[in-house]
Amino acid sequence: MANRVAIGLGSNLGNSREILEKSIGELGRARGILVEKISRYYRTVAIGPPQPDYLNACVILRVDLTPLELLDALLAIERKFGRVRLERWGPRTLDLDLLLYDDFVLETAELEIPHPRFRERAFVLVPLAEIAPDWRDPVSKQTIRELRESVDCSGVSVW
Ligand SMILES: Nc1ncnc2c1ncn2[C@@H]1O[C@H](COP(=O)(O)O)[C@@H](O)[C@H]1O
Ligand SMILES: Nc1nc2c(c(=O)[nH]1)N=C(COP(=O)(O)OP(=O)(O)O)CN2
Repeated sequence: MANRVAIGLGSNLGNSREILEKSIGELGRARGILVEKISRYYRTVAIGPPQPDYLNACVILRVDLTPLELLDALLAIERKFGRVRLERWGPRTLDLDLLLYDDFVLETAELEIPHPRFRERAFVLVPLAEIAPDWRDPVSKQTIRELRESVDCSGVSVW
């Protein structure tokens, strides 16, 4: 499969561990997607309005899908796990963010790649650095390891 992709997973409603494990299973069964690497699971202090801690992880995929086809697949899996969009940065059963798609840079109303906020998020950079430390962000030109070293990781611990 041609394209390398990084996905961030997050959940803070329901049985988050089971939801993340099952959603990775769904990714592996989806057409045109191969799951190549899975990070450990991390408990992370919520960023945004007061709400329970999150369970976060990252996966590396190989995909034979365009970015928009992949986004549709991610949104379908979120819906399957009962995701309802209530408030921005609010609690959710499952959030799947497309972080990096090879070295593509894309900015449309529907999809932005790399994910616009991933560089400042320890809950993304800690698990991502575990499985793809040398991947270079095509915008900042920094590696994931370098980005991880530039954020405060005190709210992130292995589950
Ligand atoms: N890189 C992206 N990954 C996931 N979703 C994205 C990305 N860029 C734009 N979007 C749009 O955001 C909503 C989902 O927002 P959440 O707040 O993460 O639920 C999605 O419908 C995409 O159109
Ligand atoms: N610890 C932690 N905090 C979070 C998390 C998360 O996964 N872990 N996701 C959020 C993302 O919220 P949303 O998807 O509404 O925003 P985005 O479009 O900026 O990703 C907001 N806060």
